[in-house]
Amino acid sequence: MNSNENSQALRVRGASHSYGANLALDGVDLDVATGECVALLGPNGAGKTTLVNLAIGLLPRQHGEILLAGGDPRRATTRRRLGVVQQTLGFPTTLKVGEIVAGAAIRAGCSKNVAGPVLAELELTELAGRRAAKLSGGQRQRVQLAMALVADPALLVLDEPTVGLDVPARRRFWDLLARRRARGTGVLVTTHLIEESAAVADRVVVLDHGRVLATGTPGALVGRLPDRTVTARTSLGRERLVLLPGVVSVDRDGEHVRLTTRSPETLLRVLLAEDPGLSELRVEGAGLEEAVLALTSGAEVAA
Ligand SMILES: Nc1ncnc2c1ncn2[C@@H]1O[C@H](COP(=O)(O)OP(=O)(O)OP(=O)(O)O)[C@@H](O)[C@H]1O
Repeated sequence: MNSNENSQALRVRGASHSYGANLALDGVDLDVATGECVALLGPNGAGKTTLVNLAIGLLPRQHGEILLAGGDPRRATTRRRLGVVQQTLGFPTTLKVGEIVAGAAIRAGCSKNVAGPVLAELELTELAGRRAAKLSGGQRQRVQLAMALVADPALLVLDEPTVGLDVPARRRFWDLLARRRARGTGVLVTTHLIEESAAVADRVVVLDHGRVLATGTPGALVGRLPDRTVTARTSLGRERLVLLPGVVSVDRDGEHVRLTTRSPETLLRVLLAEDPGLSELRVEGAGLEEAVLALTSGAEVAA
């Protein structure tokens, strides 16, 4: 093992996993570097949970190599380098916030004194004496994050971490996490909130049918999708619009049209020449959501 593998938060090579005859993962590679945030995306049944459960040692390894902070994730000593925030992972609501976080520190083999600084870091100090039952959704999520961070993990695994949170609470969650990432914690997040992951992840890995379909920065994945959307108000009829050069699809609602095209310049020239009264013209690129949809639906996407 070289020092690079040791300093990586997570390294997965050629992981395959079957449930009986069902091959859920088929030769997957996945890396999370120190301080990096990687979003794992893909449709239902793609294999995300299976991959995460292998990475965090909940499932036994069948094929391939899996290193969590350079160690075997099935070993208890390695798992001490791991923090997990999961929807299903609750905490006793009769306890106070400070007790919950101190308890998590003790279970992770640390002194309960580490709880204080973590509570301060996550802006929970004022809530330390409050019972968990009385917390808002955003506060609860920060308590979960505090529990996951007490042992200073090398890898933090987040499963749909911001579901149910409003926009300010989501921002706060990611802002607080950014400080830990700056100190070297790697983050692996599984989410169906694709546009949110585009905003927070350094890299995106798209999984489908147990295989990695694509990996890259959110910008690079979007850049692989050639379609642009042109919206406008026009008197041109659908029959005419579908025949314009470069048009891939037409969506019409009264005078409002939405066209997709691979050559927006050509299309715009013809549109403006044919309808001098054209108004409310906008040209937009696709977002990460469209790029992931195109990838997982087997649409033609640049390599
Ligand atoms: N315990 C299990 N026993 C049998 N098959 C399973 C088990 N867990 C998952 N599978 C199958 O493995 C495949 C991958 O499932 P997995 O839960 O890893 O996907 P996922 O990407 O997490 O999906 P979702 O987004 O719906 O949670 C699916 O075909 C699923 O039916």
